[in-house]
Amino acid sequence: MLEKFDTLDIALLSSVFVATFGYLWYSSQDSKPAPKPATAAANTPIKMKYVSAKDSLIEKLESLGHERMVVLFFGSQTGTAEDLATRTMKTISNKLHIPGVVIDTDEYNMEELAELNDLGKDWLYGFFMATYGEGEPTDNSADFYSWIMDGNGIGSDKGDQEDHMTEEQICKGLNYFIFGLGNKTYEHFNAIARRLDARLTKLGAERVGPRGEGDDDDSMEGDYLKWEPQILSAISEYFGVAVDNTSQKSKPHVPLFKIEYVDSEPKFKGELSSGQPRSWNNNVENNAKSSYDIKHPYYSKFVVSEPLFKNASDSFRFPEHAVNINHSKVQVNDDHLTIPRQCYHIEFDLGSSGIKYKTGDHIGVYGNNSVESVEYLAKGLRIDDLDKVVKLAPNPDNALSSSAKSNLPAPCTIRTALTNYLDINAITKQHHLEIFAKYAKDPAEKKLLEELSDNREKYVAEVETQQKTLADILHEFPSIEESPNIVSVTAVVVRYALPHRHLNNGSKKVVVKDGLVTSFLERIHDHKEGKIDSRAIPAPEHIPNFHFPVYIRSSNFRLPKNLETPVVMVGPGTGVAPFRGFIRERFLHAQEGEKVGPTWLFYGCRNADSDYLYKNEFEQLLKEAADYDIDLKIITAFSRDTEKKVYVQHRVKEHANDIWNFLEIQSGNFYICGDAKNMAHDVNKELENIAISVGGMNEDGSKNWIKKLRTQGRYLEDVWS
Ligand SMILES: Cc1cc2nc3c(=O)[nH]c(=O)nc-3n(C[C@H](O)[C@H](O)[C@H](O)COP(=O)(O)O)c2cc1C
Repeated sequence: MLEKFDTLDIALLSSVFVATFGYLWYSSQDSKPAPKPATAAANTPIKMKYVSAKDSLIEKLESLGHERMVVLFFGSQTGTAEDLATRTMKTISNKLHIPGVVIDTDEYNMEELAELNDLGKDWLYGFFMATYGEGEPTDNSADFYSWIMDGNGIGSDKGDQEDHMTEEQICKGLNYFIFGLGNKTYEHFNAIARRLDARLTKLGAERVGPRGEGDDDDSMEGDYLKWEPQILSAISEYFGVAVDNTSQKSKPHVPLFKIEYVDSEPKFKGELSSGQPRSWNNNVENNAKSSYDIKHPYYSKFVVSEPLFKNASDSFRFPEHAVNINHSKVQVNDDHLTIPRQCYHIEFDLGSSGIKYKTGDHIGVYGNNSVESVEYLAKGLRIDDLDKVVKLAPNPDNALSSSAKSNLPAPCTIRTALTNYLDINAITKQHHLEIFAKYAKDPAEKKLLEELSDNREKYVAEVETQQKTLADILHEFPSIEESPNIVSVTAVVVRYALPHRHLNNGSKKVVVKDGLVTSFLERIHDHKEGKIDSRAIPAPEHIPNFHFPVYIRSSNFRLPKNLETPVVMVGPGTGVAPFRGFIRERFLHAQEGEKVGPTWLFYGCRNADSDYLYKNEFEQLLKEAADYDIDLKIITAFSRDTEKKVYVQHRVKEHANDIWNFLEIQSGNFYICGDAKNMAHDVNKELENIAISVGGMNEDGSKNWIKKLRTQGRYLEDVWS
């Protein structure tokens, strides 16, 4: 198979660099001051020339040599927006025959947007922007967003204040289209794309076609597929070209990149850094303290890991399937599986990195793929030498090759690429199946793959719902002779079982799915405990044992500055993590003799005995609270200890009077951390009920009251779904 890659010049993997990562919270007792947020000055001069160290956007675009093209910018945290921008570029190239380029908003000086129109080119701009946190931009678009909002960054456009950018309409003459990526379970749905759209219009730019809005809670793919034909038709009208609707099926697939085998030592051995590999020693010695970020993580020492659950497990019954699973964490008994539930307390040492953080910030941790999953994929790809050194080169046969930029740190071995740089466990996307179909030699397999790529319902039932990965598809359709070319990002953090249907012969098997980063952290823990050997966590050879790439992402989830302000926190399950930090920080102040206001935590889990996180620590703090005159309360809800399920929102209701008193009378803060879809929504509803029952408000009044708390920064959420 490997030779076939050589002779057919097929790219194994292409454009989407995927360092998978998980967000955890960094909460610590001795929190240090955070760096001042980087916001532009209020009266940012217009048309600043090359103020940043970033490369010139104009030089980059001019170097491509196209009088007419689409330029697609992305703001992406976990790769979806980048993936969609790349996909749109390819579709525009295939169907409108107009070249394009995808630009990371962090890599070029975006302030040159204001000068693009002066160049007199026929260029159209596209924005693919994801929203995070409480309506915040992604890390890679934060600088651009802050600049274009004229320092306002978060929040809506400027009101009536002086605004030179608007007065001069610095984007006049630019035409753009925009697709937002978000999730409806969040309060600020697609806030970044909406605000950027309004701002660009205000700055004189004109939108082409409708704004697309993807909802991850429902179907990002479905929303994109609805938008794509609309935007294609708008772009075709804009450029005055016809849409080429001839089927792509009969056309051969021409990958953007091709693999080149390199006859040298690998340069990258698993380090996560763009450009040059960062050696661990350099990190410390060159004192590049401020330069750690998502693209240049710090190799932090993994110092402590402790299991927090006692005897917790989930059971899965699959009576109709034979169960033959070989997974070290799973027990099989006749017709059901038992999967232990575990949650680890983990500490990373930031050492001499100089990285600053505050309680409530996030820590991003990069994981890597397990040896088993790498070998399973290699088998599907029929690669027998994973240690060959490769790099990706633009494929001259693809019309977009001049703008293709490989994000794969290379040269590296195939093993390193599959282990450290690509998320090989993501669900196969529908449009990838169309590419697979082109390579399937068996007519029946080809037909089935074509059906799956054409028929959304069939795809959802047979691939998406069953969470089939690239490797699963390759194993199931052995006649696929080449590999697909996109793998995208995900960071699942659970372990569960589900039945997996083999499409071809109708047989079924049960598969156990492991969350990527959490299972990686578990492997480290198991290795430290001596349960597994070091081959399970391959690391670059010059990075000392137990040093892993991390970075800090600043958040707005902060304790009030005034220590006496009451804080009410709702954080069931792992949502408790930032509140452990909050409580410890308030406790420290109290121990130093300062007056600290009421500090109440609503915590929930299944059972008091099995999955109550930090139980001993909280009990100890509660005992000591009286000594330091701090009103610390931990109000628990154990959903499975009683016949009737009790959740945190029920406890919130029971304490309605106190909560009203803290929030309304004493101007306290309210925090929610954890599941966005059900818990945060139900707690929000309960708070509305409190405003009605205790505060005497009507329904509209209660909603406005919460809105007011939000705008005052006193109702803060750090939630996810
Ligand atoms: C921690 C977290 C916070 C999020 N906050 C929001 C939000 O406030 N509003 C929203 O519309 N979507 C929110 N989302 C959804 C993302 O925007 C969505 O999943 C998007 O597809 C991510 O794109 P990316 O992979 O390019 O980063 C959030 C997702 C996560 C994981």
